[in-house]
Amino acid sequence: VWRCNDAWYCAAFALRQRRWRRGRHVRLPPGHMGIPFFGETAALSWYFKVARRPDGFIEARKKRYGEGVGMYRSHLFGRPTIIVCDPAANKFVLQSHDNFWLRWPARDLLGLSSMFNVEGSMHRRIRGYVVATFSKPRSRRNIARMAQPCVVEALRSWADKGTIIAAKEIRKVMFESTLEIFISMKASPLTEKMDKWFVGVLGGLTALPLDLPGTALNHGRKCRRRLHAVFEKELQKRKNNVKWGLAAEEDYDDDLMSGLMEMEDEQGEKLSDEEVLDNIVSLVFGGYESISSAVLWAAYHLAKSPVILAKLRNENAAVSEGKSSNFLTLDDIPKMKYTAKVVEEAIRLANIAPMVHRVAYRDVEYGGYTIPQGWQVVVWLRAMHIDAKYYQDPLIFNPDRWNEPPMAGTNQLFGAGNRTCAGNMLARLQITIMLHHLSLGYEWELLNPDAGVKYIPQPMPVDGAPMAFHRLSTSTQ
Ligand code: HEM
Repeated sequence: VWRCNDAWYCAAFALRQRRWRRGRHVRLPPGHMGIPFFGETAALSWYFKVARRPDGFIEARKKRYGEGVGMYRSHLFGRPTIIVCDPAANKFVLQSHDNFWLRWPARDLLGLSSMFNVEGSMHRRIRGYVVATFSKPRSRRNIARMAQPCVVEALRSWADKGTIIAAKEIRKVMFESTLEIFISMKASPLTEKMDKWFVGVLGGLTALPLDLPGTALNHGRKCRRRLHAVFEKELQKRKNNVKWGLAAEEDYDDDLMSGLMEMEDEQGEKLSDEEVLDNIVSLVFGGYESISSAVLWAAYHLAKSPVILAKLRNENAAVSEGKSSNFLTLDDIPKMKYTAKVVEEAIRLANIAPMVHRVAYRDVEYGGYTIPQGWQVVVWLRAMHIDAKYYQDPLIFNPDRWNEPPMAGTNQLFGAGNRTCAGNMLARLQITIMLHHLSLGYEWELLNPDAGVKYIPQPMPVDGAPMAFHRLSTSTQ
């Protein structure tokens, strides 16, 4: 069955090409299609979940078929797939916007008019609104102002507890501060439910395409509808307030939902309600998991690297010197050069965005192989960021490596091309804020520094990184 399945795909490809290309020699990249329907998904899961060596999946292919141009055929998540895992090939796919489109397996989970789901001029239009909203100095100032009270309060409560499960606490505070920034929503039992619903959506996105009662996809769709209802209620409340000239219950003027609702393009056009909602849901979704993971890994590596932590503390203390409050302002950020390197290094070493997906819109040739139309393309970003060819001693946490820019094309932490992370500025800002308050006011110690790492849905220590957490004796927090 295993051999026949691969042969079947190769024969179907060859027949189709012969008809269209009149004898021109074209071929699929090396690799194997695995067993029918399930393909090699089980092998991939095994490397991620059991062996806990995610790049082992790629290494096995390199060993078996050679490095070549860094492309392999496979069958993953229910679809024929080309895996791309070389800086140049990755860049080729991510920058060939006309050839490769983004297709999430269950598009409705993120919202059909979400930036993640639209292409071409529609994508440019919506991305324009989102990026403009994020980059307005007023928005950035407000993000810094709105995120900090939440963070400061959470850190105090951790110190009161004395011991924390870092993954759980960091995720909670990053979710709360993200909701605060996006829709001025304060922590409540509802926000706890929303966190669970986002987890359900994530489960649906990575599940097999089976929508039956009890499946992850079915559950994900239910969670998506519940989230949509919460955000829709909030949006309607704001619209009614404007319509009837009512004073708002909360001061939400400066949050990102208002920014998106008000933003106009050059023709004076605004986003529709559905576009605002789909994008808010997917931005919160895209944002908080990744930021939580980056903060967790920064705290983890800093706990193991006292010299780096001391340098970070010195810089952050210098920034706060002479100020009446420890709150960061936007003007402080450019001065925090070492902190910026710590942020970058934490994101690199944790490999927060391990891979991204595309679909070939037409047959595309690269390096003597054809990526067939309609096939899924998995761009494997993670291996490059921990490859000794591009990053010296790649598994060492060393913020100083960012004193020099990495080799051209080998930094794809936030992707490449027209879909480069739209929230990278927001991510860096939120992580910087967290590190500022952590390093200035607290000390922490890993209680199980040798715990293994799990990689799904985000890389994190298996035990969630329990830590002893205390206020510094010099703290003014
Ligand atoms: C450390 C944190 C983060 C990392 C490593 C990261 C990484 C990435 C990567 C690799 C992509 C490219 C996806 C692709 O090419 O298909 C991406 C896209 C995106 N990210 Fe992030 N991201 C982070 C945080 C955030 C945050 C905080 C937000 C927003 C709140 C965000 C919003 C987005 C959006 C909207 C896109 C899609 C852009 C488009 O399609 O035009 N990300 N991110």
